[in-house]
Formats: sequence, C-alpha cells, structure tokens
Amino acid sequence: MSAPERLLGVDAVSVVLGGRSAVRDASLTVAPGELVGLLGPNGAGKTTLLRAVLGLLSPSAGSVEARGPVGYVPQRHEFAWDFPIDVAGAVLSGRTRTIGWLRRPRAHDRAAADEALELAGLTDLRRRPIGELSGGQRQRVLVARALAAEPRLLLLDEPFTGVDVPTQDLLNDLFGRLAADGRGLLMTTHDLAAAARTCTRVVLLNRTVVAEGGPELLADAEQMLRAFGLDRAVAAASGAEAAA
Ligand SMILES: Nc1ncnc2c1ncn2[C@@H]1O[C@H](COP(=O)(O)OP(=O)(O)OP(=O)(O)O)[C@@H](O)[C@H]1O
Repeated sequence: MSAPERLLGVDAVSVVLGGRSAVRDASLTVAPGELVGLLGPNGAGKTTLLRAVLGLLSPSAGSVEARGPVGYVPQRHEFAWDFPIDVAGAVLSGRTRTIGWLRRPRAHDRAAADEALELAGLTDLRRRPIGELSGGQRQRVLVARALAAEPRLLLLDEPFTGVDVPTQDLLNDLFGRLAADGRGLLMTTHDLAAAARTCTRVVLLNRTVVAEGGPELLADAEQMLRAFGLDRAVAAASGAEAAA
C-alpha cells in the first residue's frame, strides 16, 4: 500500500535563535483536506516553526518537506499597510513570485487574483487604498494575497486575532471550503474556541509537540495544562472548556 499523500512533513525539527532553542524536535504533518491548528502559549515557537517551513529559517536539526505552491498569511502587523497600493494591487502582488519581478501580469494572473478577491469577499473593495482598511478587511486582504498564488498548502499566522465575528465567520467558512477542495492548511492561533470549531486536527506546541489529536483535545484539561502551563481556571477562562 502506498503512503497517504501529504502536503507537509515536519520531521524532528529543531531551530536555534539567538543561541537559544526556540523549537526542539518537533514533528507534524498536514494532508490534503486537513486544517491543522498549531496552538501553544506565547513564545512556544509557533511562528518560528512556520518560518522554518517557509525556508526563512534553517533548522539546526531535522527536515521539512512541503509540496508547493505554499501560501503564507503573516500576522497583520508584519505587512506594510502604508504602501500606496489598492486592495486589487495588494492581492495581485501575491503572484509576484509566479509572474517574476520585472514582467507584467498575464490574463491568468489577473483571473487568479480576481478569484481570490471574490473568495475573501473583497471584490467591492478592490479600489480601496489598503491604508484605509479596517483590521478585519486587512486580514482578508492577506488571505486573498496568499490565495492569489493558488497554494496547495496554506500557512496562516494568527488569522483570527483582533477580527470581528462576521470576519471570523467568513474566514471559518473560507478555510473549510479550501480544505474541502483538497488543500492543506496549518494555522497558528490563540483562539481555542475558534480552533475547536474550525480545525480537523490540533497540535499543541510548547517548544516541542506536547500533544496532538482531534479538536476534542482542546477540552482535555490535563493536556492543556501540559501544553500551556495554565491552571484549570485560566484554561476555562481562555475558552478551553467552552470548546468542549
Ligand atoms: N529573531 C530572534 N532572535 C532570538 N530569539 C527569537 C527571535 N525570534 C523569536 N525568538 C524567540 O524564540 C521563541 C519562540 O518565538 P515565536 O515567535 O516562534 O513564538 P510564538 O509561539 O509564535 O509566540 P506568540 O504566540 O507570542 O506569537 C521566543 O522565546 C522568542 O523570544
């Protein structure tokens, strides 16, 4: 029997930053149709692991195997929102790697960007300068920009942070449809309730992988304690028990 197809394999990866171990011996996989939540406390190494998958950081040990194209949705504050460009231009810039820096976009590039705008509910805002957008609209621009590259694997860093409920619902619905379409998604989040609603599987990270399983894992107080180092009351307040 052949091994099941997978879009991402992270195998025993360690990353050292500034002489300190940021990620240690972490392994995870993402298969087509999966939306995997990567959860852990501040400083657990979630962003570091995404950056290692993207090849922006070199692991000191272990290996990463990703099937492209790989899309990346950074945290909102990492994007230059004062850049003088409109929504359509920002989304089309997600195809820069495909188009090449000095070439003009072709019909297929524009069609892919238009479809991404539509998926993210941004068609009506396409001529709006990005500096004038709300937080939720900016988040949708980042998702559309990544989708413009037609990724098979989509990495999302904190897509639910600071967005309102309608935007959360839109993103939830969109991520579900992308997974149903056979793409793989790996998403970091602090929002345990959103992860329990959205993810097909969750990985709890605290420098290394502490636990992994179905979203019901988030209701397991002992596992959450191990992963987050929280007491039961704090875990409940942060939504772990609401996610049950
Ligand atoms: N450029 C860097 N140089 C040195 N240490 C770094 C660097 N970037 C991150 N770190 C450290 O690596 C560890 C992991 O950071 P990382 O940002 O990956 O955590 P995280 O789980 O994404 O946290 P958060 O939930 O706060 O976003 C932290 O201790 C952080 O201080």
